[in-house]
Amino acid sequence: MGVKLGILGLGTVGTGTVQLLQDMVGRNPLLQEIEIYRVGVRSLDKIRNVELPAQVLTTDLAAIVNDPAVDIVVELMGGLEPARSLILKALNHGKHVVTANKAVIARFGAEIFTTANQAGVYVMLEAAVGGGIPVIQPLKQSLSVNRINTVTGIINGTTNYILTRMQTEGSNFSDVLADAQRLGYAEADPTSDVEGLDAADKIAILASLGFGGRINLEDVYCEGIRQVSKTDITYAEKLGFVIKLLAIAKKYTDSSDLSVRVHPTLVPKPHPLASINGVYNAILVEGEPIGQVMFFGPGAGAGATASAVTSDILNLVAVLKTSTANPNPLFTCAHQDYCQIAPITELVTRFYARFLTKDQPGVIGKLGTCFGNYGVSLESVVQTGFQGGLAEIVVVTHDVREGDFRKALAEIKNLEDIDSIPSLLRVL
Ligand SMILES: NC(=O)c1ccc[n+]([C@@H]2O[C@H](COP(=O)([O-])OP(=O)(O)OC[C@H]3O[C@@H](n4cnc5c(N)ncnc54)[C@H](OP(=O)(O)O)[C@@H]3O)[C@@H](O)[C@H]2O)c1
Ligand SMILES: N[C@@H](CCO)C(=O)O
Ligand code: NA
Repeated sequence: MGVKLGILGLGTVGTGTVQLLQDMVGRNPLLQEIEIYRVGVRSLDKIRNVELPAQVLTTDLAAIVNDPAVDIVVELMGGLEPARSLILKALNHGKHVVTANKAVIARFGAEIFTTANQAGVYVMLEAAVGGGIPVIQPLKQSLSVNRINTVTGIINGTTNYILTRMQTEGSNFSDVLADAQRLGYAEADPTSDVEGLDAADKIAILASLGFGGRINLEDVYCEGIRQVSKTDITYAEKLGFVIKLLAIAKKYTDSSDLSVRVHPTLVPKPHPLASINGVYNAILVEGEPIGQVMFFGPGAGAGATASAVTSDILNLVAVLKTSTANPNPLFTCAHQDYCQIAPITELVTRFYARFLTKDQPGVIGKLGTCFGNYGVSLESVVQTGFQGGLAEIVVVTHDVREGDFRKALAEIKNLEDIDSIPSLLRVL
């Protein structure tokens, strides 16, 4: 008897997954055990890029997760509801679940994994982070004997694609976003990509796996890329950096607290993450004793994501074929305690800031004095441009506590000579 799949969603990822499953030659022979039994969609009238028997497609998704014949539910619909309820129903009916839905896992992971553990089934989510890049299973298995110190990632394909084209072609933000949507990289609502929320969901998942505890999504500091301008990209370039949306989870050396954050960051050009361009993602994991290991590959798109989804399905087929009495602890997620996440004001980092000031003598000195009052030391100060009669001054600081830097900025904002501070970015 074959293993019966109930797939929820036949959009970019669902279509890619069905295409992969319908084209088995040269792939793992275990795939031949799989039957696409039901596929749930919103509309039966839409033209699809795959052919499926008429009785397979349905708009009754609840019937799929309740159907005793379905062995594995593959949730590829996205969004919070009804995805969350359908996943929970599937688990409660004793079905394994594969999902690409980082939004649901980052918010309802505790509820979902507890339900799965109680039901004695697995929830697999390789596609949820880094698209096609194997990173979930390596963190759960191959690297799990390490003490992880830091996970630093470019984990949103859409924003990396946008920033890369803004940098290399000087393209306009909204044109490039439209291309990312057309290519199937962006979320149904691309705000979650652009505002950094998708990356925040993903780093919460990676931090949970890397540091062995639950993560409260509200504790993850998050800034998106809307504030990144062509001007900043040009200044960063001159100073030897590229701007990337980084997601970082790092253990403080002197406490058990974590820093978990997403923000545009100036990355030094020689750093391995600086050369990750377009829709590619990379996740740099640092641990003891392994040192540094980096995972690189396509972070979004139909085929790449289908590869991750189908590898999860294949793992479950193997489980179903070898039925064990006790669950495999390397497949489950049983964290009970929450990780303690430090507030962003405690972060120690370098900053890039761009000021528009009156073009008067002594402005740079006044800036330096304010920074000095709060122990902020400057690595470089550049004054090259003018904008609308205002002088443009760019500073890069040495490492500073974010709280102290913000106090200095509050004082600087009150200086008569300062018109505005259009950009404030962290430097890796
Ligand atoms: N796109 C990527 O590159 C990528 C990569 C990694 C992970 N993901 C994740 O994969 C999931 C799917 O993404 P996608 O890009 O494939 O989305 P998509 O193209 O928007 O497809 C969503 C599919 O789900 C169906 N659907 C949505 N809500 C439904 C509802 N309430 N009832 C019935 N059917 C419903 C839609 O049906 P209709 O076709 O009838 O409208 C559609 O087939 C998301 O969680 C996303 O975050 C995407
Ligand atoms: N919208 C997501 C899809 C992959 O998770 C991205 O651009 O990375
Ligand atoms: Na992945």
